[in-house]
Amino acid sequence: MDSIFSNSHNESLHNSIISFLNTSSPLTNALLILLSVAILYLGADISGLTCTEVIKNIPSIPSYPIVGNAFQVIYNPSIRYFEWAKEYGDVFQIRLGIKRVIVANSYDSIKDLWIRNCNSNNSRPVLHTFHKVLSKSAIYTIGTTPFGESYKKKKKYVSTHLNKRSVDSFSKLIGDETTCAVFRVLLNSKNEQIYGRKGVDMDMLKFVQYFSLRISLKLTYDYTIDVDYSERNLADEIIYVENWITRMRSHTSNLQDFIPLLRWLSFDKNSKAEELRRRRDEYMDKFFEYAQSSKSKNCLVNEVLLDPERNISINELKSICLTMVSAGLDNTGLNLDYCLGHLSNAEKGYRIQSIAYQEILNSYGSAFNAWKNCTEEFSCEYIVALIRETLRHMTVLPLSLPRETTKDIHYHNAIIPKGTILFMNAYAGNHDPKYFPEPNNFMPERYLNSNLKLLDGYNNQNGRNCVNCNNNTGGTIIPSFSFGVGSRMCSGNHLAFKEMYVFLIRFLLMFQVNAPLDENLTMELDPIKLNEKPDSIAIEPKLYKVNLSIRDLEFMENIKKHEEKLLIKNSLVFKK
Ligand code: HEM
Repeated sequence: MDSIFSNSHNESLHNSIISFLNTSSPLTNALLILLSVAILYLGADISGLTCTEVIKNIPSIPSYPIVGNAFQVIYNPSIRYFEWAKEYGDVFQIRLGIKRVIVANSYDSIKDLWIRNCNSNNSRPVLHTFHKVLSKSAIYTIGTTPFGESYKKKKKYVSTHLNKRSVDSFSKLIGDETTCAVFRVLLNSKNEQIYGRKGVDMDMLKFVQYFSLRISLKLTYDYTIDVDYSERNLADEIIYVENWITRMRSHTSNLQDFIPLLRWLSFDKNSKAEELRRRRDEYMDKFFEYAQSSKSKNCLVNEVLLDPERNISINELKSICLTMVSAGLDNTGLNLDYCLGHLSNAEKGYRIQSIAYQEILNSYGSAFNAWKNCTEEFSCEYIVALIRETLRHMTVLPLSLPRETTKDIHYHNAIIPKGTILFMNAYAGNHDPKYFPEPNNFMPERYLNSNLKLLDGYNNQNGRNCVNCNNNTGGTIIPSFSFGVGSRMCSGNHLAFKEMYVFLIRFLLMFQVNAPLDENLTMELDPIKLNEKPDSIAIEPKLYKVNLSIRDLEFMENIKKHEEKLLIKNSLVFKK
């Protein structure tokens, strides 16, 4: 009997296929070929050939062929994971197309995987949309650079530039920029009501974004951007482009990152990414040229270029610059905006605001002293706690930034192999009731004792998001996972914290923050419901406003006189 593999059998099969193809229409042929490819791919998928292997001894979320769980986690993935964790346990694996991902969903499991294994989970995955389309020139931020020599060089510079000592030396800049921001708000209120009890409703987001953008550009290029007059369009362009890029960095909603077939169909996303890259290159190149030609020694660009031991390329330096401009722009601004939104809530925020104001006065002796001295030290522990609670409660990056393992990780009785992607569900960790009782309540007091001083373990780091300080029980205290933890924790945490601290003190000294007169513009307190872009990596709020009125006219006049030179220099003078 002929074997089905015998030549004569193959030949007749081959001939029948050819004759069928010759007689059928081209459309039918194309459909048949597509169907065969799909069946073959499905077969390969079912045999486990198209995705990395299931990791033994870690629960796996049931998934669909080829796409895995990709379509289930496009919107609000942190909440979806939170729900799955109730059924499958704190740590589970999902499948996103061709990749397997481990997701950690509780305080303890994050601490275990991110701190105990900090030398094994220190890379970032390379993703198609972000790394190959959006960053064709291979200039991407430090936070998205995979581990390696280039990463280490860039990280060294940025860490030195942003360590606690360096940030202390930025006190004057941060103070001046806060003053400008406060008076910019006053000037832009364009409404006499701000001087009276009725107040003015204002959307604060742009103002806090201008504030952190100006600081970043000054530190990086010694460039002062005129956000008030001649360069407002440029500032708005930077905010728009960076914000869009943040959206495109989503680690779950870019399906083409995990399902390669979709790359052929993602024309829209690819062309938007290319457009953003062009627009970003334009302003980044101009700032870089400005810094080079100014030869100013007061900026990161020239600090690096003039370093005789410099061993990094121009593209690596440009990647550091990009990080400096983009990393804090959204994150710092969104946190400040969210904090003010909370304080404007009559039911939940007024009490916190009045304690905060009183504590500022108690800590510095008077409003004027507080204004002058808040740039030097974090004396007001209530404000430190308020910032920590804002960072925790909102968790602006609910899934932090993804990691990739560079070595096998032994986790309980499982081995997570090198090259696996890890997602930290920072939102879940920050709302873990074991460590944060009543996690959905906004309570700065959770970090304080009855005298409103920081609890042991939190107080020796002066505002740092400490990862290594011990509490009474000898454990490591992590106030929140909002800056990440471990080897690739946020390098800008000192800068961001200081910006927020000085801003909040001066802002609260100047303004009473009230509920908006237009009730429809009251901030939604639940960050997930507040989020307008549930498929982005960051929480982006739906529009809300806060109502502002000057707290004390006499104090405002004194400060105006005290800061006169700075305000004139920045054209922030006004009549009243
Ligand atoms: C409130 C403001 C900010 C928040 C909430 C924030 C949050 C984060 C998070 C969650 C990560 C990932 C950490 C991890 O993987 O464990 C990160 C990384 C990073 N952030 Fe921030 N960030 C903020 C402000 C800034 C600022 C102002 C800068 C610098 C100007 C900055 C620079 C960086 C850098 C360089 C990394 C990458 C670290 C690495 O991969 O080694 N961040 N940030």
